Amino acid sequence: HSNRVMWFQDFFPPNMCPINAKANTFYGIMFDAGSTGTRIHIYTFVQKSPENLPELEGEIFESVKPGLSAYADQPEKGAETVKKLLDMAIDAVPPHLWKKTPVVLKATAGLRLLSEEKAQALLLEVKEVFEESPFLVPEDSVGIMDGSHEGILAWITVNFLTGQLSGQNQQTVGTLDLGGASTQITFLPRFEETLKETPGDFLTSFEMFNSTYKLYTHSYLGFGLKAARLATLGALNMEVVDGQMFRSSCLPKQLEAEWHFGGVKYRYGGNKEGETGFKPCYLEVLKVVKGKLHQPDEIRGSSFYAFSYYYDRAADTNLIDYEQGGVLEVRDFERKAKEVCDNMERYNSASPFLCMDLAYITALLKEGFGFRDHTLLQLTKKVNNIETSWTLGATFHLLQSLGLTY
Ligand SMILES: O=c1ccn([C@@H]2O[C@H](COP(=O)(O)OP(=O)(O)O)[C@@H](O)[C@H]2O)c(=O)[nH]1
Ligand SMILES: [Ca+2]
Repeated sequence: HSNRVMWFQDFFPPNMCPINAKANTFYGIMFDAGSTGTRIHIYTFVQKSPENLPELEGEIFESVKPGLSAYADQPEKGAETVKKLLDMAIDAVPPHLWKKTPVVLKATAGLRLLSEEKAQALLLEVKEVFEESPFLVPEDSVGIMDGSHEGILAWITVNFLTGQLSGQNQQTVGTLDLGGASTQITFLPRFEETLKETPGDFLTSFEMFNSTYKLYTHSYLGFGLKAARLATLGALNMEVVDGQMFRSSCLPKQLEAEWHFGGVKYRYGGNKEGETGFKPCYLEVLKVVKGKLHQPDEIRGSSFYAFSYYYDRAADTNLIDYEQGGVLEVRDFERKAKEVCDNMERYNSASPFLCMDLAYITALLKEGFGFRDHTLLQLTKKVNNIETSWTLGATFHLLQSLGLTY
């Protein structure tokens, strides 16, 4: 597509040639249908010369809440939220490129937890919205993503954005994603020992940018932050009787409230008479993770990139700056959990779940994955102004499969 020689090219430096710039720009649209929200990522790429790999030039990002799974019984209404976001792409992508711009939606844990029938009804409505749009709709343009891909594609994104996938001296970093309903851990094992002691279904080979990576990755369904709240309350995967009350020592004593998740209404509250605070709370969240996750020895000493709810809760409690992110040790989450859980009255204005969330994050990192107190976590929302999300990795994969790049 870029072999055409234009007579005026000799008069302009390549990056200033206006027609050239246009001819070499292309777009990709990726929807993230998460359990707590739906997001659109519109990526712009520029291919400066046929020999070079295209460069990522920018991203337009928008999100809506709640996620598709909240529309389990109104699939048309769910698809409507996707249509609203897709209208942004109509404005962002120049009309002559609409037909060449692929649009894809991948759903994660929220839809994995719905019945097959309800999930398919939602995806069908979304597919119709896509078909009615002017964009390129590839085969399998809407679907539920495999959990192992979720981890790998986020790993690709972070390591691409931090420059670890190009050139020599690659020092890749592991990634931790904590969603609403599931959580992922992904890294490139460096020791033969790790490959030997890891269950086969935790290892996936993946080809990207002309390299093959054998990654350790796993998605734990039901271990996202919001699913963990239900598990801690003892309400996960339960037939909830109307009006049934779930209590926890991780909640403010006097609290009584309602909560909607995955289309179900839950009532929850604090231990009115009994104990509250970090100690009893930590025992509760420990039950949710203890012995349920694989603990690779290799990760104990290495540092990881962490995002999504790790980032949000760290920012909520001023462990990091909301815009800048920052570096933390695992024990910083524990220190903050103690502070919040033992002073719940003081943190009343924030979410009533703040203590439970911080205690769960601490337990997940230490007792779940087996990280050390001193393990470093790099908390990031954006790298070079691009969201750290699996969606960029998924877009590279999409463009590659369509033969649009690499
Ligand atoms: O582009 C995104 C997508 C998600 N999130 C975060 O991801 C978490 C929610 O996870 P999600 O709804 O994706 O749940 P999942 O389906 O992954 O379990 C929240 O902390 C969001 O702020 C984010 O920061 N940016
Ligand atoms: Ca997610």
